[in-house]
Order: sequence, then C-alpha cells, then structure tokens
Amino acid sequence: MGMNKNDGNGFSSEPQASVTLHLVPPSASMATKAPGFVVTDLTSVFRSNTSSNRSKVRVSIVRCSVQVSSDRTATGLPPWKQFDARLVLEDGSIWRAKSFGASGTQVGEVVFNTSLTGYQEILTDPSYAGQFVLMTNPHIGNTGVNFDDEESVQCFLAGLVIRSLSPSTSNWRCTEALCDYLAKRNIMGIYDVDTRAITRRLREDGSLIGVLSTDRSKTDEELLKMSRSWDIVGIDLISGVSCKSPYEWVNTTKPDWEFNSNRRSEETFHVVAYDFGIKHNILKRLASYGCKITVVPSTWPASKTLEMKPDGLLFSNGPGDPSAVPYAVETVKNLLGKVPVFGICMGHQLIGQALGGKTFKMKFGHHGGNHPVRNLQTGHVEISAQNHNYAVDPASLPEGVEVTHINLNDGSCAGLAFPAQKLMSLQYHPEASPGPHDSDYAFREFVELMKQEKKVKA
Ligand SMILES: NC(=O)CC[C@H](N)C(=O)O
Repeated sequence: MGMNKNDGNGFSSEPQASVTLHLVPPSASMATKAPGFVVTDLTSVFRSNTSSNRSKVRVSIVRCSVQVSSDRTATGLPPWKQFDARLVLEDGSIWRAKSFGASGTQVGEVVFNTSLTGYQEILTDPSYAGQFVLMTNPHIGNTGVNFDDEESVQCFLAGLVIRSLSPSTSNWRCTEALCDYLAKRNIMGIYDVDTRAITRRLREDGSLIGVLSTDRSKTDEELLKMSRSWDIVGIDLISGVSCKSPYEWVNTTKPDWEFNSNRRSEETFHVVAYDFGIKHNILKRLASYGCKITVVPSTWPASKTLEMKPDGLLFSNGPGDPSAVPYAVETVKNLLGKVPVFGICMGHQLIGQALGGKTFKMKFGHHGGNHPVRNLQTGHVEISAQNHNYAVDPASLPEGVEVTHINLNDGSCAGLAFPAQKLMSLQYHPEASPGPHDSDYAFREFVELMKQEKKVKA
C-alpha cells in the first residue's frame, strides 16, 4: 500500500501477511441502493490493532471517498429517493425542483444563508424553526454529516433549498449521507433550483413566505393560498424548541478542536442558561471557559433562577419574533441588574425589549458566516457568524445603554453593554458553528464580568 516506515502516522513498511479492510460508506442505504463503491482516497488508512505478531495487522479505513458506481449513474438516477417538487412563494412565483429527504407539503419563511460550509450546524440550529434555509453555496452534501457537528438534538427548520446535492461524500468524520440524514429527520430538501435567482428576489423584495410540496394532487393556486395565509411574525416559536426541564451541561469543546486553551478561568462560575433554542456550541464554549452550567426552559421563572444563586445568566439564541414572547421579556426584565448577564441573538433582542427598547424585522436579515462587525470598544473588525431576521433599534434604548458593536454591511446594532446593569449582549454568534472564531473573546469577557461582580460582593 506504499506506506513508508515510521511515516509519522503509525504506518510501517514491514511485510504484512494479512490485512482486513473495513470500508465505511456514507450510509448503509446508499450502499444497498448503489452497489459497487469506488474507493478513491486511502490517505487516512491507519492501523487500529497491532498484535505482537507483526505479520497480522488489521487496518481500518476511517476516511474514504465513496462514489456512486457507474452502473448506478448510468441509469441517470441519484442515490436518494427523489420526487418532482415545487416551491411556491407568496409573490406568486413558482420554482420547480427535485426533492430529497422527506416528502410532503410544508410552509415556512425562505431565508438565504451565505456560509460556504457548515450545513449540518445550520440544519440543527433551532433558530431556523419555521424557516426554509436556502444555501447560496451551490454545492452541498459533499462532506456528509457526522456525530460531532450537531447544534441541537433535532432539525427544527422547515426545509433546505440548494442548487446541487453531491452524489458522493468525502470526509474523514462522515457517518451518513445528507439525503439519508434529512429523510430520517423528516425534513424536506429540494435541489436543481436556481438558488441565485431566488436569493436576488429575496434581496430585492425581502424574506418571503413559501410552500414546499412534492404533492402532485395540490394545485399551484392551493399552494399559493397556503403561503399567503401563514405568517411567521407574531408566533411563539421558542416554546417548540426549548427544553422541558432543567439539566446540567458539562461537555467542553473537544481538545482537538480547542483553539483557545489558555483562556480557562481558574475559578468556576455557575451560569444559568435560558434555553430559547440554545446551540450546543454556546454551552461548550462556556464550559471550556470554566463555567458550570444549568440549562433551564424558556418559561423558567426568574424567582427560581435567583434561588439557584447563579454567578451569571446566559440568554440564548432562539427562533422567531422577539415580540411574540412577552413572557420571556418579562423574565429577562425581572433578572436584569441582579446578576451579570450575556445575551446572544434572541437573548440580545429580549434584553433590548426588557430595557424598554424596540425590535424590528429586517428586510432579509443576516444569515451566514462572513458578516463584518466593528467592535467599537477596540476598533477591531471581526468576521462573524450571523443568523437573525430581527434587530434592536438602538435609538429606542434608554440612556446608559451603549452600542458596542455594529454590523459593517448595513450599520445595524450588533452588540450592547449596560455597565450599570452588568450586561453585555451580541446580535450575532460568538460561538460560530459554523463560522469564524474571531468573536470567541466575548465568552472571556462574560467570565470577567462575573469575576468583577464576585469581587464586589466578597
Ligand atoms: N439566532 C437567533 O437567535 C435568531 C433571533 C431571532 N429569532 C431572529 O430571527 O432575529
């Protein structure tokens, strides 16, 4: 197999009498539907079991590229169940496509995401509940999905809209093909649709409600009517994604992926995290910075939180309209000023409202991993991960509240601080997932805020 002696990967060029290869296709069903895989990449063959008898070495292939055999592709069929699909937008436009994943009829708001990679984190971000995510990157699915990149326990989004779905997967962490993953989670995906044209329309006209359907019995007019009789504004989407009872979170970022290992606080701070649809990486980053975390449901009363005597509070990201969840605003209001708080995205918007400010719906929002933000306190520009359709109007906020960050694409408010109330918040995602890590320092600043408060109280 052309391995060099001691090449640094544990490979040896010594004679090997017996080698067992375990091929790992992206999914079992793909293997049965498309027999005859062609292994195209053996770069990561490694020795998993060395016995004292060096002539018997078992080898597992953990990374392999799998391509659908020419037999299968010759038939012109892709390795997933596919139906004709329609996306009917409320403006009357009809987009014909092919489906993968689940089938049926689903209504939602269409938003476009400009991330080049990280579709699994996007699919599992609970903040997309009620929305169809259209990826502007035309080629999706080529890295499959894996065990580690889940941002929640489920896919809450309404569906996925892409230009082209890769028929093969190639990634060393891949455990399943995207088509099978979505089918199991009952999420509809469509491809073979002009995502660029839809994006331009959304940029011109703003986010649009649409209906995605594989149901031939439904007329275009019926689907159009459905899209025009539903609205995402004013709906409490948080209650469908929040946990039902409190739990402890202990997982840190895995050592292999930890890029900020010197930043762990020597003290441990107890953080109560309100789950409005919390992404796992927010919890992992807090844990990596040395926090002990209790996650509580969105309806958890402020009084019970204060009984837990936390050092700090995290108000998480979450789906939908912040004006549709007055109970959450009330909870935030009852907690502000009592302990240091950090709000992220929906959490930031709820803080804005709790302070007496207003939120408004943006034309098409910010969704992607490439949004430039200026930190007004340091002057630094961060490239950030964003996913929101609403924003806080800074002019509506009371005196003493500082705008700390602005989005450089449109000048909108991207961060707030209110030192008198030990408060900081960001409209975007310092935990990234997917996206750049430029804003990770925000977790350190939150720890500093809790540290200062502890000192004052001591
Ligand atoms: N990621 C989030 O928390 C989203 C916030 C809010 N639901 C919005 O769309 O603006």
